Amino acid sequence: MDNIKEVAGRAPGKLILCGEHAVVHGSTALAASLGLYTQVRIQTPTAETDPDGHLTIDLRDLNVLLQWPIQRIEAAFKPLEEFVVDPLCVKSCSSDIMQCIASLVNEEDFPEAVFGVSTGVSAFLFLYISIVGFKSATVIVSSDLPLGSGLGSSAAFCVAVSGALLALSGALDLDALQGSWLSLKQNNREIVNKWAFEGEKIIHGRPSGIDNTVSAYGNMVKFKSGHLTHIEHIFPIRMLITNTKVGRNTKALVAGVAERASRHPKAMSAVFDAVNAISEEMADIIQAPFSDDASISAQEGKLEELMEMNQGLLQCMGVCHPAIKAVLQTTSRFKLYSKLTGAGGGGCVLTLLPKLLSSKMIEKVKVDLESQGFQCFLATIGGEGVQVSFQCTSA
Ligand SMILES: Nc1ncnc2c1ncn2[C@@H]1O[C@H](COP(=O)(O)OP(=O)(O)OP(=O)(O)O)[C@@H](O)[C@H]1O
Ligand SMILES: C[C@@](O)(CCO)CC(=O)[O-]
Ligand SMILES: [Mg+2]
Repeated sequence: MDNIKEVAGRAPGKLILCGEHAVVHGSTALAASLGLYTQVRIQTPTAETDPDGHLTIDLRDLNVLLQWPIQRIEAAFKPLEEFVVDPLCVKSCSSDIMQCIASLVNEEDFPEAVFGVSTGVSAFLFLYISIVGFKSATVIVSSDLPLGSGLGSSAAFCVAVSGALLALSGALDLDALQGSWLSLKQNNREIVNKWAFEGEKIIHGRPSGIDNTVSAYGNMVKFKSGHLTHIEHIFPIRMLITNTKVGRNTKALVAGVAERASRHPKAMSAVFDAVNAISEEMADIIQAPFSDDASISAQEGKLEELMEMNQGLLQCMGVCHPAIKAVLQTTSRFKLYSKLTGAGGGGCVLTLLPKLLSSKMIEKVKVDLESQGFQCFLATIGGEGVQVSFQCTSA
């Protein structure tokens, strides 16, 4: 019989092409996975390597290393009369469970610069204890994504953690091939996605579910009120991503939009309806057949206009930032169209790069943006969703 020595999960970040924030209020949004991944490796110790039993989490991107004796975790959960560990029974983090988790997280002294990390650690502990229980492990997390920048780092984290934990628990139906990345069957993606959503709730407060869904399933999705439609993405889309490097927090921005909606319910509902129409039209354009460069240019022209309209409505929601405006102004000087992506308030901006735009011109735009202190990159759109891998030892 083989013993699992190391399990890994990886999940991509995402771009929201249209509909962020409005999607939380029931509008359609459109998102695509990004070729940038968060990886989670889980190593299970033996009685010799960790005789007393510990849970260690090493968050490489944040330079944060945390460790709890398993007995301490069990003691923290003792006040709960009934805590069920069951990978197949997805549950929400109740306020009682959150209190137990907070007693563990509050013991840690996070550096001020990584304050937002406590919600990520809480989400991790909730998923870990719910899926595998009070067992020892060392968990190493690293990501290609900039954290807290609108590219879905929280969702990629929750999806990769859920995928790796479910694989470790034996709950996934896998044809295990050691060492290689395995794609998941549809029913397995579904359970990974459900757990990841529960983690996202801890980080985002009130997530729509679009970020974890596109990270779990990959490719391009249309999303409305919790329902996913896969988009046949044949239309060639190139996006320049510009990171303003202005830090922000999705939970606070989502809460801010909800407050504005409760102050101005009629006006904001009209804004959300307009976003819905823009997302639906964008999805139709992306799926429409095209024949030659002229028809591609015509479709790109429509996408640009819709991006501009969506950006205007995001401004109405109050999630813009002077750094985002600086990127918009710069790219419009090159006759290019941009919009913020993700929660806004800083973070990343997308710029559509028309098919016929020369690489020389793209370089010029990048140089201009980078001279203002922004960071630009091109990334592939619409790749694989969550994957897992195993390393085993023979007992
Ligand atoms: N690699 C990681 N290591 C540790 N924590 C992470 C990691 N990735 C994400 N997180 C958690 O997610 C939080 C950032 O999530 P947040 O939702 O604010 O931004 P985002 O997901 O990058 O952007 P958006 O939600 O707009 O797409 C971090 O503060 C941390 O708690
Ligand atoms: C701002 C938001 O719409 C997208 C963040 O990537 C929040 C969500 O949908 O959960
Ligand atoms: Mg997020």
